[in-house]
Amino acid sequence: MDAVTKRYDDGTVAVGRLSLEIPDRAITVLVGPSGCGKTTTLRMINRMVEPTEGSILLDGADIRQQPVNSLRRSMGYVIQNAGLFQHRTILDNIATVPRLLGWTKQRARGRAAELMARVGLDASLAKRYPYQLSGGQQQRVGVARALAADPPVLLMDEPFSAVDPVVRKGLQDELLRIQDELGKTIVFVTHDIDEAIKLGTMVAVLREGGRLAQFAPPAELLSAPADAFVEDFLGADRGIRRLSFFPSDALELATAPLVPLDADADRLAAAADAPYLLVTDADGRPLGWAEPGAPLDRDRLLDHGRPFRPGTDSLRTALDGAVLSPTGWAVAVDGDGRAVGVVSQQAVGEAIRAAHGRAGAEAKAAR
Ligand SMILES: Nc1ncnc2c1ncn2[C@@H]1O[C@H](COP(=O)(O)OP(=O)(O)OP(=O)(O)O)[C@@H](O)[C@H]1O
Repeated sequence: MDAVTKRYDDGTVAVGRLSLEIPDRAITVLVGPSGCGKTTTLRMINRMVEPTEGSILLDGADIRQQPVNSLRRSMGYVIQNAGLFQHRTILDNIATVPRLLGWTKQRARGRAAELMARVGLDASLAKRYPYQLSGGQQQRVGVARALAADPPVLLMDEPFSAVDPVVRKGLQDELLRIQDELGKTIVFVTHDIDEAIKLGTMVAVLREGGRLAQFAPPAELLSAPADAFVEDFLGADRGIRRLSFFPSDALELATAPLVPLDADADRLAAAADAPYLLVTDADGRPLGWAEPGAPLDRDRLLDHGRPFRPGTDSLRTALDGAVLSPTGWAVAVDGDGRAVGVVSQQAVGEAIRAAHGRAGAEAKAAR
């Protein structure tokens, strides 16, 4: 988008000289307060709204050079509440665009069935009508319908805003999984900064009048907000949220405090210096904490808190585990839930300091 402005007939400037380079095969999120021009920006990309000034290029060519129908066919469009055709079955809703493209009914329905599986919809829902589906299921149908003709670009306007937080998280995870498989160029509008940070490869923060406040990867947004507006918009706990971008694999795990419930006296003596013992079952899964020196009693163990997986989980999860644990130590587990070590709040704190140092050095090098 090159210096794009949209002034509506009544004089409202919805978007003001917006320039953005939207990366290929990645999710770019447009985020900002209500009325800052997100929807207008999105609709200019598929020419539902025409810019007053400036130009929008797709793969280097001005989008006005392409017939509007073929442009729109190359761009799936998903909106809040899915916007499904109420009188068509789920399968036929998804098959809509392939049918418009002239596919036979059979081929279009075959494609629709394939997409139902891809977005996590059970095949038994195919013959239902939209009103017979939950809000979350309808949103999945909306995503499947947008993907049906396999367009390279997907425009999504607050697609998950109308569902409850748990369903919303499921839809976000699903979108990330689908994106991993399909690698679309996605432009995603939301007013929810947490959604933006979770989904975005790049995040454009807009302010009123559709002016760009900052365009950056989420981790950079959290570590270096461009100004007070962006900082305010990010909210109070951006330091903690930034930890989600720091991996936990550099944490040094202590293994001495790990003891099986049936440990013998020698084993217990070897762990006697640890402030707490992490007692495990016969398979090595954590059961709870015990104080050294006393006999191990399964019924008197302290809750071991929420474990984290080194490498998979972030420093934020590790810190959360340590903070929630009554001992101040977090438990690290492998993919099968077996304890692989423990780490203290203090050690997590040191890892955070080191990660900040590394991130700062990388940012400096990038500049
Ligand atoms: N057709 C129109 N005519 C006049 N003004 C409009 C029109 N459509 C939108 N606007 C105005 O343009 C501005 C940007 O609207 P837009 O819908 O793009 O914002 P948004 O960021 O998507 O908002 P929200 O998060 O509330 O959906 C608002 O002030 C809105 O009132």
